[in-house]
Amino acid sequence: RPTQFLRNLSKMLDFYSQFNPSPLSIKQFMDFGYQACERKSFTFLRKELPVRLANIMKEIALLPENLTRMPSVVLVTDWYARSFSEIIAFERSDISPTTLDRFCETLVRVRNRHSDVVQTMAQGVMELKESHPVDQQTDNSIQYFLDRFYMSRISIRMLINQHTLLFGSDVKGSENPTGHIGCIDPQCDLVGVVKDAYENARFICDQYYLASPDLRLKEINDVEHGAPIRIVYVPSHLYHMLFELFKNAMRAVMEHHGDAEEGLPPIEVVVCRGKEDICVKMSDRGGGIPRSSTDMLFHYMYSTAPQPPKSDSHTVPLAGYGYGLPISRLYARYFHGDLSLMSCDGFGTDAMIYMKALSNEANELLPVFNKASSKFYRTVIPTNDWSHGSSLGVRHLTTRNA
Ligand SMILES: O=S(=O)(c1ccc(O)cc1O)N1Cc2ccccc2C1
Repeated sequence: RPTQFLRNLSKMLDFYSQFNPSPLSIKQFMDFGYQACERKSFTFLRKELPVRLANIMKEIALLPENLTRMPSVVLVTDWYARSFSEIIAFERSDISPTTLDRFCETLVRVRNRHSDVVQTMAQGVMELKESHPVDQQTDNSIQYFLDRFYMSRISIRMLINQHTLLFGSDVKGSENPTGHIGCIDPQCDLVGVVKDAYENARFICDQYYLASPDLRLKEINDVEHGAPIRIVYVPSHLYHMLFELFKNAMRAVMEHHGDAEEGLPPIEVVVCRGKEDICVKMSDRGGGIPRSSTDMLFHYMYSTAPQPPKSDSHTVPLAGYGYGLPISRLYARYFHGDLSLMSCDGFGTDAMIYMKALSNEANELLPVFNKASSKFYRTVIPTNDWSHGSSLGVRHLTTRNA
């Protein structure tokens, strides 16, 4: 029998999920950070965080029961319910220093509670794969849901990090040596982050393969010729994407050329600033993959491999396990950019990260719970409205025509 708590929770979820999340641009995050008014931030967050939590929690309820019944998914759902309840407790609080401090403590507790959500959900997908046959519709729902679920999580953690970095007890009144506004660097030096990600991926590559490809780096500023390319961005998001791409590129090169005597082909990176886009292109000559496989790299179901044995975790494989590429693409899309792969089977792969050059155009991209999103979970797979040759080849056709 649902307790009074669950009945009340469900009512509050219905209430807050009626509102659409309010996307903020990097420029708004930055301007707000400069004025840094804790009361305004509290007033905004005690409504916006429950709205974003309720929107995604209503979507969890639409998932196939086979998935929502998995122990790991039940655990994640429970984390979300607790965090939602703890934050709406501030709904009518008076704005006193004590309330503000307790709110900060609550945000830190929520962030810690949810630190393992990505791998716990991946565990849930694994439990589903191991316990039920997964049909195409379920696969589509999982792909659609996890992109939205992880994007929602990125956005909630961004709001929490900004508030705790600007107003948390450990930063109150202290100077701001880095000039960063929360987790935003107003003058993020792109080439610097590329070099950091390369050096760290190279260190792992050297440990595992006793060698690593060199880096050829080009910087092309088509707006201010010769000037270093700087962007208002979240360095940790950019680093996450680059580190993932370097690991994949290095693994490809080492496994494609590993035993060859002649030198390893370098990884070529071009950082380019245009009027509207800033992009980072990473090219490897690691042999590439067939076009038919490229989509799989962004597929959660395919990417959910059995966890590597914990015992030899010191030999972390460079790539291949986990959700590195799908999550990296979400980080790029979060501020209206993108991440895409163009592979040339037999030669190598180009990975592109696109970012908005102007911070007022870099708006958060947020999933919205509404009829359209709900409909997706009920949609039947589209009928086959293109005729394509069968894979049996000519013999099959000739027999049919004969
Ligand atoms: O699929 S890939 O073309 C590839 C995918 C993503 C990326 O960022 C870079 C890449 O190069 N590539 C990954 C990999 C791993 C082991 C052996 C061979 C290959 C080929």
